[in-house]
Amino acid sequence: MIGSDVRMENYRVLLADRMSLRIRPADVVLTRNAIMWMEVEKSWKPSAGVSGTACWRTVQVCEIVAVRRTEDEAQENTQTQKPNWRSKQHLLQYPYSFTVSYVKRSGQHQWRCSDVTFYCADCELCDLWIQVTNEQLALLANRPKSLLVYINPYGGKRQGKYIYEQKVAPVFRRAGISTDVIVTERANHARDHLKTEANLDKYDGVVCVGGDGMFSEILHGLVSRTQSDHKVDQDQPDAELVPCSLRIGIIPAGSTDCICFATTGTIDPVTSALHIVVGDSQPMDVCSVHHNNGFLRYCVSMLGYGFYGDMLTDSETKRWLGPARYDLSGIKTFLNHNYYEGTVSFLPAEENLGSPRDKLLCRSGCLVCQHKSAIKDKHSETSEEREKPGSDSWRAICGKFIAINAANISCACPRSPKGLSPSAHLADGSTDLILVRECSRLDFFKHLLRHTNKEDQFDHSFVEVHRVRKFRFQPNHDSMVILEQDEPHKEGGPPPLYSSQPIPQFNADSNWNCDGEILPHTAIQVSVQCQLIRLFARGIEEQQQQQALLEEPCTLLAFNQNTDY
Ligand SMILES: CCCCCCCCCCCCC/C=C/[C@@H](O)[C@H](CO)NC(=O)CCCCCCCCCCCCCCC
Ligand SMILES: Nc1ncnc2c1ncn2[C@@H]1O[C@H](COP(=O)(O)OP(=O)(O)OP(=O)(O)O)[C@@H](O)[C@H]1O
Ligand SMILES: [Ca+2]
Repeated sequence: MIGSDVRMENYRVLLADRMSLRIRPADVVLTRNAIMWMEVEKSWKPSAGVSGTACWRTVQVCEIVAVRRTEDEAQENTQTQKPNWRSKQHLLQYPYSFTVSYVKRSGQHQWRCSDVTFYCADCELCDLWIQVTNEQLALLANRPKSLLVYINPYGGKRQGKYIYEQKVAPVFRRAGISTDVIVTERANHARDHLKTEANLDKYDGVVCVGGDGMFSEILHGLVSRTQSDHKVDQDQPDAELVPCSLRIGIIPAGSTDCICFATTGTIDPVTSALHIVVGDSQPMDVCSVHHNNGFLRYCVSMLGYGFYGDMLTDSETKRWLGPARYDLSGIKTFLNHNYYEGTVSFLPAEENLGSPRDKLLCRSGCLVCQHKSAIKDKHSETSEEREKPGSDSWRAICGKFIAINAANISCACPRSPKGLSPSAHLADGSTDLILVRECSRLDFFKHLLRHTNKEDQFDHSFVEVHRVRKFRFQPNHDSMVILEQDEPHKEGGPPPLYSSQPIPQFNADSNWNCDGEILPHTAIQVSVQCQLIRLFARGIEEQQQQQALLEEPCTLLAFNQNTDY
């Protein structure tokens, strides 16, 4: 029975009805890929009274969280829920039980951990089911067993610790995942620990509890550590970076949580925990940002100059306001209506990557990203030549801009459900460069409004968008005046990347907002590093994909009220 093609079937196992604790016989089948059992869906019609439809429920083995003995739980339930006499009799007759915890989709991309309990009369049979199901789970090699978790207690609404302890840790415990948890004590604690101290051999992944800023710390720690372990010099803009072997999980507890939203379709800690448990893997592009051939930062979501740079600079003085700081600073920045002069030059992406204006959304199993993954290693000398700045392939645009945004992913988030560039891809090796030229306040308002609705945000004469592999920005410095700068940056020393000093205020330059952090330079070179990292995620599931997996039951037989089951 337990051969290579595992199939346990035709056992009449009792199924507990969680609400009424009525117990009824049910067929349960375990195959190599799925566990299936028959359930009864009840309905009531005035003409026919209560009727029921028996149907098969199916859970893929890869979406089972855990399986365990449940006698104790069942006894507790019996005491608290006062079962009817028939249930009591059944429990005496079928005292052995096991519970399967599994992923249940509850709409809007949210996942929940649901339980189903099976009862039987035979202790050995019960143990056999647990053993075989566990053997099936053990074959799933991509599931993490040990995780390093960093919690930012001050991100978003300061709920990080509570969210982890109450909602996430119980799911990890149930799945038998061991964790080492570090609550950060200062900004960059997680980054520095990952970069130099952490013994990463012990872990199958790193989890951050916080917002995009906290994710950025983990990203910098892991990518820098990987490069230094492989002796790759990050300061070289053309260096071939080594992809990180550990996956990153994001438990959303920040203000924007755009990376979590754009990779799972929701910002829900339990959903994220379950994506980690089942061992999902989503490759992601990372932009490397340099200034004068010196490394500045990595970016995964948005690089924004002008509107989003000014908004962020202003919001940093209002951190105490929590997520609302962005709205207040957004309105203030909108009213200021500044524009900035400069030259943007860029290397367009290959045509087969589509265009930011097509309607091909990046969804779970995206073919564009998969194709990129397949051809990633075939980088030829001719393409290297083509990529050098100054070659014919590069284009330059000079002008006055209200905003220059590079959306590496859609940047969808609750504030903007489709994001800044709805068709951007997570792992195609390109970023969508959106140039918003000088325009009236009303026109800019119309453009911003389109971040929040279904209209084409690029369908304005003052907006243009390009899918690019690299770009550079050079501000027009002629009219630059520095209003305030505490300490000039010392030549030869490291740039003040994570400075706690006040950000210099220019009246002719904006700042770059890089995943929610302010860059210390305005002239930058950006290069997309294709699929440099992997997240515990699978991309946003299509509505149809979700529907198919919402355990759509298939009807087998119908019964009426009097049927004894
Ligand atoms: C007319 C309504 C316009 C609403 C426009 C909403 C646009 C929302 C676009 C969100 C794009 C998120 C991109 C991701 C950026 C993250 O890497 C970064 C780090 O977390 N977050 C931010 O920079 C934080 C970004 C937060 C942006 C909030 C901007 C709010 C703007 C409000 C402007 C109102 C004008 C109304 C005038 C009467
Ligand atoms: N213990 C700590 N004390 C102070 N700052 C911290 C600590 N741990 C992390 N940080 C910093 O807090 C900043 C913000 O954190 P986080 O991203 O979690 O929340 P957020 O800014 O509210 O959300 P979002 O980035 O989604 O807008 C990060 O840049 C991170 O470096
Ligand atoms: Ca991309």
